[in-house]
Amino acid sequence: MPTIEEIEHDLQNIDSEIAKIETLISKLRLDQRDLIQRKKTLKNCIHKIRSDNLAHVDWSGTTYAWSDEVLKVLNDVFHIKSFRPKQLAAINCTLSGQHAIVVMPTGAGKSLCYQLPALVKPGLTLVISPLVSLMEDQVRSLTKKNIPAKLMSSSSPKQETTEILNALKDSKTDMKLLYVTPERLAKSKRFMANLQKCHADGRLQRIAIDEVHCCSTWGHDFRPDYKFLGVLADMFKNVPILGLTATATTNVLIDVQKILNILGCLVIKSTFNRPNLFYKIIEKPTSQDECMLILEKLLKGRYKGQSGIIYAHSIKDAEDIASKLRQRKLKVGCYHANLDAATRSEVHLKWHDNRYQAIVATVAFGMGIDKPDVRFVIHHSISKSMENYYQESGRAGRDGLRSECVILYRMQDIFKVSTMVFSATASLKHLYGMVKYCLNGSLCRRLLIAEHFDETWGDSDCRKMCDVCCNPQTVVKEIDLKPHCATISEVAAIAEAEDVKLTAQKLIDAWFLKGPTNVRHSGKAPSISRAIAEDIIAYLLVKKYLFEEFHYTAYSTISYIKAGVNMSEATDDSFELKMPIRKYFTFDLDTPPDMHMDLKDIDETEESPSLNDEKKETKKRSGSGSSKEPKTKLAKPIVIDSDSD
Ligand SMILES: Nc1ncnc2c1ncn2[C@@H]1O[C@H](COP(=O)(O)OP(=O)(O)OP(=O)(O)O)[C@@H](O)[C@H]1O
Repeated sequence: MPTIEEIEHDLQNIDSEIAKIETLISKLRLDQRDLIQRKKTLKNCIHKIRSDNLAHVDWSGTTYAWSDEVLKVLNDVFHIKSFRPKQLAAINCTLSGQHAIVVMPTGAGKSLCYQLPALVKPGLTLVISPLVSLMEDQVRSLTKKNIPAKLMSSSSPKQETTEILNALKDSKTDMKLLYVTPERLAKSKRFMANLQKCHADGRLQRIAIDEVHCCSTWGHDFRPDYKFLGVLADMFKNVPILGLTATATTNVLIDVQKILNILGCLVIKSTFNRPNLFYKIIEKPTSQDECMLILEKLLKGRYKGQSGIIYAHSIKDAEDIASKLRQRKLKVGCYHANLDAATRSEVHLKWHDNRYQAIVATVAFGMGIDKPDVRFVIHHSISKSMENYYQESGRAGRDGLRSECVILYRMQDIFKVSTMVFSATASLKHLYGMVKYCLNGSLCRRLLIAEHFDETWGDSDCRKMCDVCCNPQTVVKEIDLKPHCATISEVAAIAEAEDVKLTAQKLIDAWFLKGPTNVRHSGKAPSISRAIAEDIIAYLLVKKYLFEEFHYTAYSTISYIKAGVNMSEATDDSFELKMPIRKYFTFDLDTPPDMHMDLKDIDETEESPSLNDEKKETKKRSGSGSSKEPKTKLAKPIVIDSDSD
């Protein structure tokens, strides 16, 4: 019989063996994770090489078998003289039978990329689009050009639906384009059966998927029914799929290709620079009245007689702002998701017809806005992400004339948005991208937008069309954050010990030795303005020296600020952190700027003034574009109907 000591010794040996095995297992797990990651990277590499190989082909040539017909249809049917950047490449690629995703900014002319090919080859083009109103507009405009196009949604009259379903099986039908919602595809077996028949007869020419980013949960408009579209590539072999979107982030584009089963397809992307948009940040006052005064001055002064959109954070904010602007005798409509469809259409129409100068809206006012002369988009509160901001502000200046995109920014608004979005994946990262853009006072705003879209634009691409480039600073003032980080982390530690939760405002109070005494620090109050202190807190959040912790109450969610992962470095002697001080550039609220911009120096030959052609684009990107300040001419005001409410 072994002694207890011997057994204990054995047990110790076994424990040490187990520990060794556990170390081995965790190492193997790490190796496994690395291998899985490598496998994923290599697979993506294959898709990228495929995509790059396709990208090396000169798709914008005019020597394809169909090239003459393409030009004829462009001139005779669409009455358009020349292509905009990347349109011809997209058309040639899809006519060659390749799957492709076309990424172009809003208003750049994506629709032509599938509407024109539809008329060049026999057969039907199926267009999947998320919005019925958008499809109605398109079908109306195609019908005006005598192009046989139909649309089918869940609210289409029964007889019309039957006629369309029959046309799918009819080899003699003249229908060239059929617009459907993704819901219709996902839910109607009869539709899918007839579409299969159309395909089996060799008459399904192409599938175009508009707003294709809706497939991806990473996109800003995810629609569950778009997931169903993954079956199309397999079900309709040899039918080219053409996805179209204005969302260019790499994650979304890869995700979309995966979902549609077209990984490695050609991605045709035109530049996202909108040269006619002027970007500006205005410091948002803390008082609501002062804020309304800014809006009033802008609408009665700078944007007098011009049409625009004011985006608000919530339905309540939109209603409030609209009502206060009306009290100030301004003609504005209010638009949000709680209004019934008829009211929404009416508001949209009144704005479209210039009976309202501006529409005060939540982000529900989104896709399908096709007003060309939107001269200003004001964000009363920041957007959820740069992506959202680009889309929302991009509704300005679709006609290519100078238009302004203004954000009223203050720190407090960060938490209005963060408490609303924090539960979604990567939402805070996206929000902080937006905050970074607002805090910036030294870099061209276009540089930050370009960074977001993985593009590189030079100074010449801005041409003084942002507040920073209009007021170039030779020396950018910086503030040393080392002492401030020490104080802020002391306050955070005291609060932790006292079990007190700090909102950003409370944290600033304690830092300035105001508010409750039990969370104040032992040093002096900082000798900086409260506005700079707010910028510092926002900056530290973006840089992960602070983080937000969210707590639910019965009525709302509250964001509390705590020391973040990077704050521990702040006590190191070698620690250095400097923040460029934001300069608030003056902005004339009362006087109209020259809202029309002559783009001659970018584009001398283009029929439409809004975008230049592919050759011009290459010239501009290679650095030979002009960097002169844009020439301007006087704006033509809209006439706001004084009788409408
Ligand atoms: N090559 C061109 N020359 C002149 N006008 C064009 C050209 N291509 C398209 N257009 C016009 O540009 C306008 C915008 O086109 P379209 O609606 O297709 O844009 P989009 O990229 O789909 O925008 P959104 O993302 O907002 O839907 C339309 O009026 C269209 O007729």
